[in-house]
Parts: sequence; structure tokens; C-alpha cells
Amino acid sequence: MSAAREGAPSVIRTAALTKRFGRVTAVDAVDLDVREGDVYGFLGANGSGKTTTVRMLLGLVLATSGEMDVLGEPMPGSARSVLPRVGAMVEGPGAYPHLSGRANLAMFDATGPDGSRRTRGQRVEEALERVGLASVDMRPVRAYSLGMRQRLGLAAALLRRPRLLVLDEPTNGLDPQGINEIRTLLLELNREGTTVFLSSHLLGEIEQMCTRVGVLDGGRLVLQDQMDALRGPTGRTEVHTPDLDLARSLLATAHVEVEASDEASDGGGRLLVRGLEPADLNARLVEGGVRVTQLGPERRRLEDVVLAATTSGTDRFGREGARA
Ligand SMILES: Nc1ncnc2c1ncn2[C@@H]1O[C@H](COP(=O)(O)OP(=O)(O)OP(=O)(O)O)[C@@H](O)[C@H]1O
Repeated sequence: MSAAREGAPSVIRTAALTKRFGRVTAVDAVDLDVREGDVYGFLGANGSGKTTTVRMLLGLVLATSGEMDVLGEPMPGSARSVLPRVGAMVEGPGAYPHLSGRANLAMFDATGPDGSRRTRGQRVEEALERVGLASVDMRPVRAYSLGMRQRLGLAAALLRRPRLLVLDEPTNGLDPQGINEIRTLLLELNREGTTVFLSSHLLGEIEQMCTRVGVLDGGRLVLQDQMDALRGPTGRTEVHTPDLDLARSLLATAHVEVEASDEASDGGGRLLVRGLEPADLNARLVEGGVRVTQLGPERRRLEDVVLAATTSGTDRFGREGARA
């Protein structure tokens, strides 16, 4: 495994973190390593132990054994100083249904340890603005769609400008537009310096957003690495072209291995070539009259890497396209 971001301070670190419920070991000797600046994707099929891990990190459930530091301090011992700097959304946002989103946030803010009353209105306003709820806020929360409730939960998590956001399945139940909005917002917050730890059972979601990945399988952390390392090059060059047959015949020599398909994302054909340097390959194709729309190193797919690491395979992971 390649190292986490060299030199970046640790934000979450666990050692042999374990949780048993009776005879069920929900989380089994997990060593998480999340560094400042990461968008860390905590991936696992339903029931693999993600929620239990997140709840332990936030001091909501006691570990059976093991150790953990959050923002450099031991948890749950330092919960009073750590939790005000962590924004969390776990198991669906809870809110008072008869109150507006603004009133809910103001109440939530008032329960926090160090939010001054004088600046509360401004904090609430900024958080609502951030998640795109400022204009609809006269409605009581019971009239909110699931997406709006999810965004309100995120607004609550943002109230104190946390250094770390811990989110359990933050896009669950959202439509594609809502999913996009949440993703864009999380990436924006990360660019501004917030470390993001999110759990998901969606491979595609993690692949699109995250810089680092941990994979949980039956309570065990079976994989943890930087996304770049996991999605390393395969050694083949990927070419997209509308002239698939011509390209194939040009490359039909003994030393070149070619796999062709007519399924390129841009509508043409796709070639995977081993045995020629990319520059030589490009020159040979262009000289032969082949139009090249894309050429670059083929990368491993996260799905294949996860499949190889988990006993359950990837069938139990959700795919976004398959959701309602
Ligand atoms: N309070 C509890 N009592 C007994 N067993 C529990 C409890 N909470 C979780 N479990 C068990 O621990 C295992 C892990 O559950 P957990 O909810 O952490 O998984 P998950 O990956 O978050 O799944 P999901 O995405 O479905 O919430 C499951 O077998 C679950 O049945």
C-alpha cells in the first residue's frame, strides 16, 4: 500500500478498532488513516459496518476494543474539545417537522457549546445559503422533499465551519441533480480546507469524488490507499477512434497486442494496445489515416480493484444508474 499524504497531519486514525454486538463482530480490527485535505471514501456493501464505525468515531457508540484519534485527540475521551470542530450527518438528518429549516438551524446552533448568540443569525444564513436552501425557508420541514432535508442536515453540519466533515451516505435518496449539488458542495468545501470523510455503498460515487479510499468487507478493512495508486496504469494505451477497423488492420503486427471494442464513451470504437509507446502508436495511426479522438494510458477501474479485495465481490455494491 502506498503511504497517505506524506507529512499531512492525521485527522482520523484508528488502531484495531473493534465493535461486537453479542456474537456479531460488526467492526473487526480496523486501522483507518485519514489525513488533512483528504476526501476519504469509506466504501462497503450494506451491513459491512460503515455506520457502526462512523458512530464510534463520533462517540455515539462505545468501541469494544481498539483506539482512535480524531483531529489528533483521543476519542471518546476528548469528545468535548473534538466534536465542536467536526460537522456530522449520520443516519438521515433529524429535524423538528413543524419548524422551518431556519428555526431548526437556530435551535441546533443554540445547543452547541460556543456559538455566540449575536452572530447566530448570520451563521444560520450562511449555512442555508451554502446548501441552496435560503430562498425556500419559510416552509416547515415537514413540507421538505428528502433532498431538502438532506441539505438541511448538511447545513447543520456546516454551522461551525468544521475542519472535518463526517457524513454517512450523504446522497442517499437524492435525485441525480441533488446528488450533483451535494458533490459539488463537498468538493468546494474540501478545496477551502475541510477534510471530508464520507461513507457510501456506491462505487461510482467514491470513484468520482474521493482522493483516498477505504473498503470495508464484513467488518474488516480490506483495502486502504490513495485513489491515484488504486487506479494506477495497466500498461496498455487506450485509444478512441471512429475508424476502428482501419486502426486494427494497421496495428496487426506480431509485437502489438490489441483488444478492440465499439463501446467508447464518445460513441466511436476503443482500442487497448500493449507493445507500442503512446507517441509511436499515435504517429502510426495518424500516418495511416486513422482519426484519433482520445489517446492515453488505460487505468485500472476501482470496481476491479474492489472486486479483487472483497470476498463478496462487487454485486452487493450499488450502482447509481440502478437507483430510483
Ligand atoms: N445495535 C446493534 N445491535 C446488533 N447488531 C447491530 C447493531 N448495529 C449494527 N449491527 C450489526 O452490525 C453489522 C454492521 O452494521 P452497520 O449498520 O454498521 O453496517 P453498514 O455498513 O452501515 O450498513 P448499512 O449501509 O446497511 O447501514 C450488521 O450485521 C448489523 O446487523
